Amino acid sequence: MHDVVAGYGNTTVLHDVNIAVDDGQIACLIGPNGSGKSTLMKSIYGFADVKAGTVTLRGEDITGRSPQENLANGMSYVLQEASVFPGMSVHENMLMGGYVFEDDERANRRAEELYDEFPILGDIRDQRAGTLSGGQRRLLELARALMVDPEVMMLDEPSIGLEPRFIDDVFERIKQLNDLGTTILLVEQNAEKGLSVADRGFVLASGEIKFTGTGTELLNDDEVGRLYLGG
Ligand SMILES: Nc1ncnc2c1ncn2[C@@H]1O[C@H](COP(=O)(O)OP(=O)(O)OP(=O)(O)O)[C@@H](O)[C@H]1O
Repeated sequence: MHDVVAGYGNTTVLHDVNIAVDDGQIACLIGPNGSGKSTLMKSIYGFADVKAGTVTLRGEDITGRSPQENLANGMSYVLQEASVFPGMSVHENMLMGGYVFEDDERANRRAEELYDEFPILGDIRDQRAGTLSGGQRRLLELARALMVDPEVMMLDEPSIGLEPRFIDDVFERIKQLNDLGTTILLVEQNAEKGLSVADRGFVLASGEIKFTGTGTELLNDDEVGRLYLGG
């Protein structure tokens, strides 16, 4: 993002934001509640209004592109809010992740590949998504976002509301995906956990980037520790 000013209608949330994530990296964005972390992701993906500045992907200007265009372009996004379709089965939810495919068979094939990766989802493919536990739901959201085999993934608070044993599992998955070449931008309330897996970290406060560094640099920075990591 280059000098991005963004928000919703007349409301401005982000002020001159500059961040860069290299190909193949995991980047983690931390900051207080309401600082604009979700808005930053939404303005990359076309869910918030970019009023000035540009968003580029591999050098190409993607400012203002719609979520559908971004998805078809190999970028997927797991929202902070619960986003499974509760009345649909696990499998139907998976197929929704591939709705940009022109060919239905391709979506079915891709879902089968992902059940090999996530056997727990294969086992419950016919279950209504509304009946899943929090951990199962998060896994479904993650797997559904993989339907398009994305090059870039944005994950907004993947560990929110999960029991500790599921949190470790989700972070393991994130590292595995990154090892397979997916570039990841993460927003994480659990700042220590997020920064500890991140090649690059950003601290956002009041809509401005206050600190940038490697994950380790931010974890070891006294001021970041005092202000944002609970001392
Ligand atoms: N759709 C919207 N319309 C208007 N204002 C919004 C909208 N969504 C968010 N905001 C405002 O934008 C600001 C930043 O919210 P945002 O959700 O981006 O913060 P955040 O850092 O992700 O917070 P949290 O850590 O609590 O999830 C808040 O003041 C919020 O009220």
